[in-house]
Amino acid sequence: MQTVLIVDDDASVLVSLGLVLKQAGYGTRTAKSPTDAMAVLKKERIDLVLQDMNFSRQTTGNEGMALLQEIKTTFPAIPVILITSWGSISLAVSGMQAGASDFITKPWTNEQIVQSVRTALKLASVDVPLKAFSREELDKQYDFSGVVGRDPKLLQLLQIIGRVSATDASVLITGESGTGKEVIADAIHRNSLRKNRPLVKVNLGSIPSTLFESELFGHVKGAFTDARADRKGRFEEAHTGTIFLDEIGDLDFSCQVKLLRVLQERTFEVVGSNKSRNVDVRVVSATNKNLMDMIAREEFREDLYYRLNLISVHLPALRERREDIPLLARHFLQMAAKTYRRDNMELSENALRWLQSRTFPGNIRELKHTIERAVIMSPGQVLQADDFNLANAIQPGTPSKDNLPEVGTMSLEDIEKAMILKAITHHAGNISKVAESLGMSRFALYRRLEKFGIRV
Ligand SMILES: Nc1ncnc2c1ncn2[C@@H]1O[C@H](COP(=O)(O)OP(=O)(O)OP(=O)(O)O)[C@@H](O)[C@H]1O
Repeated sequence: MQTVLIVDDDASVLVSLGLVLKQAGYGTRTAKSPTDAMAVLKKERIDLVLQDMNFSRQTTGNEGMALLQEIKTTFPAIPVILITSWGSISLAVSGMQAGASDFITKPWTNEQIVQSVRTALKLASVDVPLKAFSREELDKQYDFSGVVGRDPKLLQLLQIIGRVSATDASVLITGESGTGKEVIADAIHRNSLRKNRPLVKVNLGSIPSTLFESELFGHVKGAFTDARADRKGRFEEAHTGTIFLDEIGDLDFSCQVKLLRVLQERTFEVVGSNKSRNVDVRVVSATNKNLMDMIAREEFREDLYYRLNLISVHLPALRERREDIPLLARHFLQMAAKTYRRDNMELSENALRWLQSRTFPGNIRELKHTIERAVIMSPGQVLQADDFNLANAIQPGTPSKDNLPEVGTMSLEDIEKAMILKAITHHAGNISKVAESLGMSRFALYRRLEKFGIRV
């Protein structure tokens, strides 16, 4: 049985917390002061400390901080959960910086206490040094289908994900756009105990702040002019499952505090009703912004940051894992070939070299689109570096208002060839249709095919 040491100078708190934890299956010890707490820790095997921040009459939290620091120095492996009052969030933040595993604000609910203790103990049990596992070994233990790659950085990240998925710890996923943050969020849910429950994805960047509460917490009919019927919020939809908060760095300050409340108290109010609802969700969030910088500029709340990232993982940019480009490229080629009904497509050596030499600012998403475009536009079965050059040069969104490639990047002949290739793919090699769509005779088309060395 795991044992929790509860430290508080209020005897009634010791009794009530002791009861809650006993009912949840934990052994408990109690201490009324930091001195008593250290004495117990030195004598007995304690698996977790749950401590208040204020003792005697002091309300500064200094005594609590000193105790936390002493525990972390003497027993670094023992997780510590702090109990703070709602108003002293900055204290909780300092505590997290000093190594606390989590913080609970007063007044707490029993579920909150038990969930926090359970998560911290589980995390402590998986906090063993990472080994260099191969992809095959990881696949035997976890379900990482849909996550292509075997770069050591990715494997290490998958190992962490595998271990923490089964806990209810909040996970913050960072990384540039297109590096696969959503793919990792899916993997966390799929490997968690909540896998058969809902996974609700919310793109916070696309929700105007005026609609934030109604979108996340729902509303009752008549709550505001457009509320013609009751509507469930995203948190309610995610109840007992996982909520994925994408683009968390795009949330404005006023919404951040509303989000903090629900994450902290695990309750929310539906807009237009005054009843609180309890919610049991695992929170996974993602951003391509640097939240630490945003905190320094006072654009992101530090207390929310610590709520979101009991665990944080950073996805490497594709240019930092070039070894994975061939694997990913073949994976996307297969997908595109299936979608566009192009059997037995392959990538030539020079195409792979070309792809590996790119910087891909748009990361894996850009690689995927690059392959897709080449499949659409190239008539041959084996994709060559040239096919990518052409496909890339006339991609939509090339920085030019008229959607034409930048001047100097393509000659008129290049464009002519690319357009012919595109039309051939579009009409599945039907020469009459190709000629017609390009506004030329079949004869004129054949002459150009010969000139450009295109075989149909
Ligand atoms: N490891 C991977 N294996 C296979 N496909 C991947 C992998 N990582 C990403 N992808 C694919 O790349 C595309 C972009 O991935 P995803 O949407 O997860 O990125 P993101 O980091 O969440 O992007 P954004 O920051 O723009 O939201 C998706 O089509 C996804 O399926």
